Amino acid sequence: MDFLELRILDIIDIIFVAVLLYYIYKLVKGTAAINIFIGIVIIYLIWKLTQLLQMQMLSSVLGEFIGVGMFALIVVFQQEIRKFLLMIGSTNLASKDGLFKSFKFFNSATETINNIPIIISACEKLAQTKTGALMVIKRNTKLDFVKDTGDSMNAEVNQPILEAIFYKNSPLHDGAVIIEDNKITATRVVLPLSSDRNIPARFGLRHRAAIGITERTDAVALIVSEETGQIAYIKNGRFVTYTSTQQLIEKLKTDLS
Ligand SMILES: Nc1ncnc2c1ncn2[C@@H]1O[C@H](COP(=O)(O)OP(=O)(O)OP(=O)(O)O)[C@@H](O)[C@H]1O
Repeated sequence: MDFLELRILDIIDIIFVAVLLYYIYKLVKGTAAINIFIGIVIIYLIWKLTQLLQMQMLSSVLGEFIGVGMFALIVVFQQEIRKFLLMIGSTNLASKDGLFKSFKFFNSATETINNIPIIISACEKLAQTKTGALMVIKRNTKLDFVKDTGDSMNAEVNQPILEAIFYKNSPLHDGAVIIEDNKITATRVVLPLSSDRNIPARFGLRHRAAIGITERTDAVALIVSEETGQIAYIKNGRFVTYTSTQQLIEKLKTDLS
């Protein structure tokens, strides 16, 4: 049977498609785009089925739809495509954070895990005293382009350090801190602001900055509001809602795993 002859190249082909789909899914997971993504996959599968069953009319209608849909896709997924290209473009083959490390399939078990409970309890402590804070936690996309705007640091994440950085009289309290693999790698970082007009006016620059960086990269951000003492979790340019501290910790753990 001809179609059962599987060449090595076919297997590589399948693996690449699987990895690509996994990364597309990861990019759109938790956003409104996930429903569009699932819708497209369903239409594509129906189209393939109609081709297989030689249902000429339906297959040509769906074929046309998918053809035009490619342009619509670029518009609908503009931000996700941008983030995907940024993710690929900011991956340096030669560095120790190289291509294979950034693809989680190849990561070793010894990779440092961010200590989420410590980060959240620092946020809670800061919230109690209404101390404004902004923390950006790296996922896959490199954050060098924003780190350069601040001061570099190399300190293991711990609660007293995070509290001390954002303490009002501290020289480091302004701007954002960057956390990468459980290390604070930069302070006083100036983030790109979001230009989204739908952000309610009660949110100022700190929130706009957190939304801005999470729109442009796959990083996530935590904000402690100086005005309300509320802790906001931002991912993909949107506020992530949570009902308890434990739930916030779980969401972060899932998103950073
Ligand atoms: N582009 C930026 N990148 C990083 N941090 C920024 C940026 N712009 C402002 N900030 C931080 O936000 C602070 C100003 O916050 P502002 O009061 O405008 O924000 P907010 O969203 O209303 O937050 P809050 O609820 O804490 O008041 C600045 O002191 C600075 O530390």
